[in-house]
Amino acid sequence: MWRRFAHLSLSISRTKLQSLQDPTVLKLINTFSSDAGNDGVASSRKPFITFVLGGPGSGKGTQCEKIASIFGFAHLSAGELLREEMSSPSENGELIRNVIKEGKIVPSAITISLIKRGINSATSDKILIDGFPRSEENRIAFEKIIGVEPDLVIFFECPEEEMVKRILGRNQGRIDDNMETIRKRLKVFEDLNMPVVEHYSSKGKVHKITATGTVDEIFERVRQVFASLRYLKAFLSF
Ligand SMILES: Nc1ncnc2c1ncn2[C@@H]1O[C@H](COP(=O)(O)OP(=O)(O)OP(=O)(O)O)[C@@H](O)[C@H]1O
Ligand SMILES: O=c1ccn([C@@H]2O[C@H](COP(=O)(O)O)[C@@H](O)[C@H]2O)c(=O)[nH]1
Ligand SMILES: [Mg+2]
Repeated sequence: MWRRFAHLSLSISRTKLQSLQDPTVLKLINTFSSDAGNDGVASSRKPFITFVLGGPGSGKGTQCEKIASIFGFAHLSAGELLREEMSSPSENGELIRNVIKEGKIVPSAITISLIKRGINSATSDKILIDGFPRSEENRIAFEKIIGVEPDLVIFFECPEEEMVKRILGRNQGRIDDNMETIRKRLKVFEDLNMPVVEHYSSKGKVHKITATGTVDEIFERVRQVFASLRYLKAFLSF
């Protein structure tokens, strides 16, 4: 079960923080001061979980690396975890390879077990989960198994032609970076990923970022979202 943490700091500083009347801060005070109560991951502290969503090639991984290095988050890329599993002598390797090649979605149980392991071994309790959940089924399974909702969702909005151009220029030898699989990934994104964004939008958790322009221009938009969390830094070791 998550242990209440920074309880003392919160009791001292709650009034001061609430006086800021910033909705993000108020939401975070509630997040950090409530005892979510579950056994999904082994940490005694409730991690601060951010889902990073966006179409294939929208720049999730690129921006997550910057967020991780500047704001001290652990970066868990679901796609990367699956690629590592695929390349290891795992019983699921062949299945994962076939699903990724087809641009489809790996069964939730497999992906969530990799994410859970990543959260448990992370050296930060601020976690970025990049490229997950990919479907409502993924989302519901995560919330049930891990027992928490994300504190924040970042959604990178990027035109299709820009995403395709970026993927085709990526040159990392990924088995899904070809036009045939890209078309399938784009369709899965529209049909299955977007309902997840809509779900969290309806809960007021989504920060939409325009993902066009240079990496630095986009990061400046991202930085502003995370900078608003800095209010908590002095009080919650954030
Ligand atoms: N703003 C940008 N302008 C131009 N190229 C970019 C930009 N951001 C990222 N890229 C490049 O585009 C490619 C895709 O970026 P990245 O891997 O970060 O996207 P992604 O959303 O993680 O993609 P995927 O869903 O396929 O994993 C990379 O080669 C990256 O270097
Ligand atoms: O939660 C997930 C994440 C990824 N996949 C599969 O992996 C590829 C590549 O993912 P990237 O985030 O683009 O690296 C994706 O197209 C899916 O096939 C998944 O099934 N579930
Ligand atoms: Mg990526």
